[in-house]
Amino acid sequence: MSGEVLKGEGLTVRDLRVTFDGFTAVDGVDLDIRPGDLRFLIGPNGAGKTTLVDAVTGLVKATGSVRFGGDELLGKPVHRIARLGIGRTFQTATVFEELTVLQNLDIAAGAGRGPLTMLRRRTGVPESVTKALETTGLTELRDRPAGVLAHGQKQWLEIGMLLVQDVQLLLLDEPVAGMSHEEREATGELLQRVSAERTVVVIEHDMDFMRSFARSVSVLHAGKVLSEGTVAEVQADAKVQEVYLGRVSEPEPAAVPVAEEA
Ligand SMILES: Nc1ncnc2c1ncn2[C@@H]1O[C@H](COP(=O)(O)OP(=O)(O)OP(=O)(O)O)[C@@H](O)[C@H]1O
Repeated sequence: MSGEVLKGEGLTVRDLRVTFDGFTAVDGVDLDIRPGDLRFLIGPNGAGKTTLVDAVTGLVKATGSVRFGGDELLGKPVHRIARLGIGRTFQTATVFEELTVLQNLDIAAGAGRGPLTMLRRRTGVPESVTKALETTGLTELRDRPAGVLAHGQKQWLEIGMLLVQDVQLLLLDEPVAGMSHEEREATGELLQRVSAERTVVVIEHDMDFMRSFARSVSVLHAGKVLSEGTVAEVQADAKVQEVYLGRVSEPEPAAVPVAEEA
C-alpha cells in the first residue's frame, strides 16, 4: 500500500470451529481480512458461511480465535461484540416498516445512548445520520415510511443503520438477493464506498456480483477454506472450479441425461 492509513480494524480468525451435535459446520478456518477490504465469502450451500459469521458475531459458540483490532471476540456476548464496532445484516431486512427512513436511522444512531442524550438530539438531524443518508442515496426518501421502500432500498437502509452506529466491520449476508440489476450495481458501488473507511465481509451466491465488486475472496467448502485470493486467483483455482464455480459452465441439467439405476 502507498503508505495511506486506512481507518478501521482488521479481522483475524484462527482455527475457528463450530460443532452442532457432533457435526462440524466450521472446521478449522483461518482468515486474515485487512482494514478496508471488501472480502467475499463464497461457497456451496451448507459450506459454513453463515455459521462463520454467526461465530464472529457471538450467535453461536465456537473454539479457536477471532480477533478484531486488539480484542478477542470469542467468548464475549453478542452485545459486547456489537459494541466493539461489529455489525451484520441478515438475508431478510430488519427495518421498522412503520417508521420513516430518518426515524430508523435515528433509532440506530441512538443505540447504546442514554434517554437524555436521545432527547437532546431530537432538535436536529445528527451529522452521522445525514452522512448515512448521503452514502446510501436515501436522502430524498428520508421522510418515507421504510415499509414503502423498494427491496433494495431497505437493504441500503439497513447498511445505513450500521453506518450511523459507526460499525467498523460490516458482515452482510447475501445483500443483493432478490435485487434488480440496477440495484445490484448500486449496492456494489455502495459497498465500495463503505469499505474505503471500514472493513466489509459479504456472504454471496451471486457470482457476477462477486466478480464485479470483490477486492478479495475466500471460498468455503465443507467448513474449510478451500481457496483464497483475488477474483482472478480463485477463479483459476482448479479446486474451486471443481466444487463450485465450475458448475456455472456446466451444461444445463436437462442436457445431461441421468442414468437410471439398474
Ligand atoms: N443451528 C444449527 N444446528 C445444526 N446444524 C446447523 C445449524 N446451523 C447450521 N447448521 C448446519 O451447518 C452447515 C453449514 O450451514 P451454513 O448455514 O453456515 O452454510 P452456508 O454456507 O451459509 O449455506 P447457505 O449458502 O445455504 O446459506 C449446514 O450443513 C447446516 O445444515
